[in-house]
Parts: sequence; structure tokens; C-alpha cells
Amino acid sequence: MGKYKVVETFVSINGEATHAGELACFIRFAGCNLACGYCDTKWANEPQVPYKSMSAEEIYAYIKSCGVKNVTLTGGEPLIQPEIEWLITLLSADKALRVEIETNGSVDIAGYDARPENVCMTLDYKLPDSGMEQFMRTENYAWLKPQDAVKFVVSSTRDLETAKKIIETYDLCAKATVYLSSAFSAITPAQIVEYMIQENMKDVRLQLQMHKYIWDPEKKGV
Ligand SMILES: C[S@@+](CC[C@H](N)C(=O)[O-])C[C@H]1O[C@@H](n2cnc3c(N)ncnc32)[C@H](O)[C@@H]1O
Ligand SMILES: Nc1nc2[nH]cc(C(=O)O)c2c(=O)[nH]1
Ligand code: SF4
Ligand SMILES: [Mg+2]
Repeated sequence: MGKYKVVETFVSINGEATHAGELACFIRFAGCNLACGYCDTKWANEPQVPYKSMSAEEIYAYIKSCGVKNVTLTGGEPLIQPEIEWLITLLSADKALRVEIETNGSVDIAGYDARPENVCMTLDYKLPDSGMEQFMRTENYAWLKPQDAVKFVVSSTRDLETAKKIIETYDLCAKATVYLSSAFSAITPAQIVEYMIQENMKDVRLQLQMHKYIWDPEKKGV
């Protein structure tokens, strides 16, 4: 089996989505197929980024050594890592783990349809201000499971309007948990809430990146 390019591993609280505030072990992979304007981990996508080569078994052993339940696979883009299916299968077999995959919405997730309940996807929809909307695969919404989330990282009113349209067109709130997050410092959380009230978005949740309020927003490894 191959090795994975891992740029950092750490334990922190998960700052985002459904298990925000709970301890989680993070595995961040190198490289991404997109280049979002707001990306807070551009460093992990640099071609020359230093990485550690780890096998699936080594990653699993690290996760178990952390002693936590939640594992977040992120990046970079985790789902473009060669043989990532194998790692996901290995981790999902351990029912003491809850595996969350942060994915950018451009990669086909159909092949993960047989995943068990302890594997959830947090699927981004990249909005116009990210510059990456053209790469979004709305076909992915056919493969959402109840434990999954669809996340919209918002930078502007135009982004909010697009998010609302996509949520309604694909009936996303019926399929998964839907989050609106502010692209850090691009739009205030208050502006998002005002829009949610104005549009009566009653099944959508605001999410803040908790770790950026606890630590310096530029700090790695938290
Ligand atoms: C760094 S990405 C890595 C995983 C995957 N490439 C993706 O985009 O989902 C992890 C999460 O951080 C979010 N993110 C990145 N930069 C952000 C920023 N400046 N403000 C808020 N969220 C951000 C992404 O939208 C994504 O949901
Ligand atoms: N604390 C913390 N929580 C996170 N949840 C998702 C993250 C990510 O970068 O994907 C992240 C992160 O970078 N830090
Ligand atoms: S898809 Fe994720 S890692 Fe890639 S550039 Fe966008 S936010 Fe960054
Ligand atoms: Mg992050």
C-alpha cells in the first residue's frame, strides 16, 4: 500500500461544523486541486511544502495514540490523495472512531456511498467570491447521508444569495446539515445572521471557526 503526504497532525478542538468544540485529531494532507481566494491553508498546497510520508497503518497508529474519538481528514484536499479510499476504509472499521472528511465539493463522492455511519463528509460549495464555483459537482448531492454537512463559506452578499439559491434548488436542508460560515474577516457573522433573518433561513446554521477566535488566526497546528 502507498504512503500519504501528511503536512501536519495535531489534536485540538474541532473548530468547525457538527462536532465543533469536541476534541479531534487532525490529519492534514498536502496539495489541492483548487485555489480558493480565501484559503487559510494555502501553505499546505504549495508544491514544495515539506511533508511526512505516512502509511495508512502509521496514520491509524498515530490517531489511536491520541486517544480521541473524532478524526478530521483535511488538507489540502483529502479526496485527491492517491489510495485515500483505503485509509478511509481502515479508519471506518474502528467503531470507536468518528471520521470527518473535509472536502471541497469538486471531487466525486459517489464511490464512498457504502461508507458506514461513523464516516461523515463536510462538503463545501465554493461560492462565487472563492473563484472556484465553476468546479462544483452538484451531482454529489445525490450521495449525501444524514450525518453529512454542506458548508458555504461566504464572503459577500452575492455569495449569500448564491448559497440560498443552491440550498433551495437541491433541497439541501432535507439531505444534510447546512452551514453558512464567514470567510474569516471577509464578512461579519452579524451580516450573515441578518441575511438569515431576512430570508427566514430556519433550517440553516451559522458556523464560526472557533479556533480562529481562541488562537491567532494564522497559527498552525490548532
Ligand atoms: C482548508 S479546507 C481543506 C479541505 C478542503 N480542501 C475544503 O476546502 O473543504 C477546510 C475548510 O476550511 C474552510 N476555509 C478555508 N479558508 C477559510 C477562511 N478564510 N475562512 C473560513 N473558512 C475557511 C474551507 O472552506 C473548508 O471548509
Ligand atoms: N481547530 C481546528 N478545527 C478545524 N476543523 C476543520 C479544520 C480544517 O482545517 O479543515 C480545522 C482546523 O484547522 N483547526
Ligand atoms: S479547496 Fe480547500 S484547501 Fe483547496 S484552496 Fe480551497 S479552501 Fe484551500
Ligand atoms: Mg483550517
